[in-house]
Amino acid sequence: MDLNDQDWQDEQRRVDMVTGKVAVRKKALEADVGVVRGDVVELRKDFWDEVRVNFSSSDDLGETSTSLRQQSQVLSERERAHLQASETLKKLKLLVDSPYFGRIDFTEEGQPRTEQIYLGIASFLDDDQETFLVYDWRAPVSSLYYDGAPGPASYETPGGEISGRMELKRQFVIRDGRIKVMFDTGVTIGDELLQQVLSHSSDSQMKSIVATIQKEQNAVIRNDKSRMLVVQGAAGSGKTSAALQRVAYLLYKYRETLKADQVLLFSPNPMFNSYVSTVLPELGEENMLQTTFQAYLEHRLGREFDLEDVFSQMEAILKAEEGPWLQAKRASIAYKSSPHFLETIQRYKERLEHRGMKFKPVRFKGRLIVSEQAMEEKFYGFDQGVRLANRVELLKDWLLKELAQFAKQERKEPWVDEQIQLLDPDEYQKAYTRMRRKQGAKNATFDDFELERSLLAKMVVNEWLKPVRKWIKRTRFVDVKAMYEELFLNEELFLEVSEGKLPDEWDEIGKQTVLTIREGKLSYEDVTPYLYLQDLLKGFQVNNVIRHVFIDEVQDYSPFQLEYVKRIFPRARMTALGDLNQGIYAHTDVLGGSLESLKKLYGEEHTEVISLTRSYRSTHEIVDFTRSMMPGGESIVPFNRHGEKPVLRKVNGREELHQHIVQKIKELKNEGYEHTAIICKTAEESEFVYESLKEELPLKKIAKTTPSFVTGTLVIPSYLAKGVEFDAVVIYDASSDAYDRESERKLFYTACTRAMHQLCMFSLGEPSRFIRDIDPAKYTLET
Ligand SMILES: Nc1ncnc2c1ncn2[C@@H]1O[C@H](COP(=O)(O)OP(=O)(O)OP(=O)(O)O)[C@@H](O)[C@H]1O
Repeated sequence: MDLNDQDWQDEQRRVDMVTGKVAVRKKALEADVGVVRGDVVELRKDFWDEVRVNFSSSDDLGETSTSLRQQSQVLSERERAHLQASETLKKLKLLVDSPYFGRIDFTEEGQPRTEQIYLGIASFLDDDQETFLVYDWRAPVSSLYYDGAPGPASYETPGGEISGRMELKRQFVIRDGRIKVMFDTGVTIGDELLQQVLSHSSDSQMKSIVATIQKEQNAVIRNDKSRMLVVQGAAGSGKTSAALQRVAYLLYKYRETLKADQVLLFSPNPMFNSYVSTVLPELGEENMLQTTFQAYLEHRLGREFDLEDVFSQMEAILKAEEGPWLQAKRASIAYKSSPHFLETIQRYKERLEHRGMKFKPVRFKGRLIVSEQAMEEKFYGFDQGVRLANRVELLKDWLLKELAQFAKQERKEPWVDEQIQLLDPDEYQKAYTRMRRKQGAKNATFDDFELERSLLAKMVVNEWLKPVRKWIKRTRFVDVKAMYEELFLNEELFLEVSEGKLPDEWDEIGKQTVLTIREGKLSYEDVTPYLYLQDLLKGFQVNNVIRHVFIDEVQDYSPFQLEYVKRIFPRARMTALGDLNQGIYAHTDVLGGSLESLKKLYGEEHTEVISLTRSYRSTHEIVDFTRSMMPGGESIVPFNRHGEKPVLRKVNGREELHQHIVQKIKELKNEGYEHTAIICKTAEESEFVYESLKEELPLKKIAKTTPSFVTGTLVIPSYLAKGVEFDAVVIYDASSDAYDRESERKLFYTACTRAMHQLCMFSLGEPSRFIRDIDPAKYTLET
């Protein structure tokens, strides 16, 4: 709908009026507060390290909740100071350049007046403190803008539904206080603005989509009824974007009760944390906490085992030749990630309630204090009605008493006298002070030899027994390792607890599992089941502070892992975002063609599923090409932004390949594409490409340990490119040698769908069947 000059002048006048008022208020506030900067970001660097969670005893329980409370208190105190001082200012700074992006005119039923509602990233009241010059995009009335079309319309408020008529819907792009773009629009958010936004170049940071949120995305953002929200969406459909907007929405709606540090996002890799870290600040909000599942696993078991991470597992599988090892590995991963194994472990735990618990003896200086048999006897002597984890607690208390008994006896031993002689003056002084404190000052002297010896002996023995006490307190006497091993060593036991279902390749799986554990390692597929067993025996370590857990790339999680996350955050709601087509890991059968596992997690009645089918990232041509690779891909709807068709070039040798790639990257740069990626299959290939081309191109190598994304030309392994995007993607080698196994289809798809504007594939020899099977009209074959 065309707008005339008068409309432009009127709207610009209003913009001038609003920005003028914002500027005045900003200036006044600046003078008041200065800029307060907290060290909140520092504090949040490692979520798991900051919060000690231990629930193995009532003491620990107290300690844990104190630790949690203290940690969250420290955070919230500093944040409060930080927020109060700078929050308003931050918002005003954002508003002064671009006060709003939308307008709706709405006549409420029964009201004579039509209200003009302007939407921006924060509310701004006129000097009367009553009139909204700008409404926050998250205010109830704002949902009209995202959901409704001119005509009859309604929106939800806490007080009920408000109906009326939308007379007008207008969009703006305002920069530096000037209206750059303005038009009236029909159904939802006009495609014109989206066209503009999407045709921009990418960089190393994700952007907020607040001005162009689509109706179905708005449903994701504002959904707050269900315990579990599952968002299944095509590559580039805005799952991550919507999730971040949703965090901002929740922080606004529940601002009295929900703080940013009660929201936790599980990212696919550490780099992703940095990629999304600017979105919330762009919206004037504090960032939520971010972590990776691997960081959690390391936090829990990293001291005990050398843990394989998902990337090393992927690398090993991608590089392996077809053969017995790979076959067994695949079977092992598939089985250990399955709900059946989860149930098997649960049944194993039920069996352990009656028999089979394994303990490590309590020893001191090579001498036995309590044998494993004595522990077993004691353990199964406790009331069988008491929960297993509580019986472990009871056993712990008993062991501590036994240890105290032992300590008493031990004080008489000659080695203690030897140690007393060796005490240095400091330690001696410490003992003396302690004695004075204990006995009261008046008759406390060290003249009494007997008393002195007994006190010093007590101190020495206590000191020497400290590690044993700690070991008991941490319930290390429960031999989880032996019990997990037993499951794989003892076929009869396995058959019993698995209800007679041995997995494929059972012998090899069992052998490999035990071998790896005995080397002090845990394969990625074993880590969560192992933890699950451990926690079933010792009690789960829960975090009651977090109220919202977001899991991005949920298709990369096994049922085990999801069950885990659910259990450790019992007070949290979950938002899970995923794409079946991008399940690249061997264990990712979670969505496995259906959403059943996810729906079961909290029960169907508590679960809502929203599907996003429109893909925004890539041009129509790229989406049309990539969706042809996936069964059911027709349901992915490309956004109507056009560009060049994907390009395929077949080359005969590596030298030729490298020449073409260098030339292509230079061409792309000349065309204005700054943020490009050469996507390799593995880290090994990535390393090779980087070393081969680094003299000729300014390349940046991305590895799993790279902490943050950067702009420029990146060389990156396929599986690390998850979730991110580039102006142009160069697939280093799309040949049938590189991508042929069915299990690699999703990996190839994921790599190709990272491209926004251009996709170039090189093939050393015959192209992969994933390309050959596509209608040649959908790409250009360069010769
Ligand atoms: N409503 C929107 N307005 C503007 N841009 C959008 C919108 N929705 C998505 N986009 C853009 O599309 C691109 C893809 O979004 P995002 O990364 O959130 O998708 P995704 O579904 O998480 O993708 P993937 O699963 O492939 O990682 C981003 O550049 C994002 O800014």
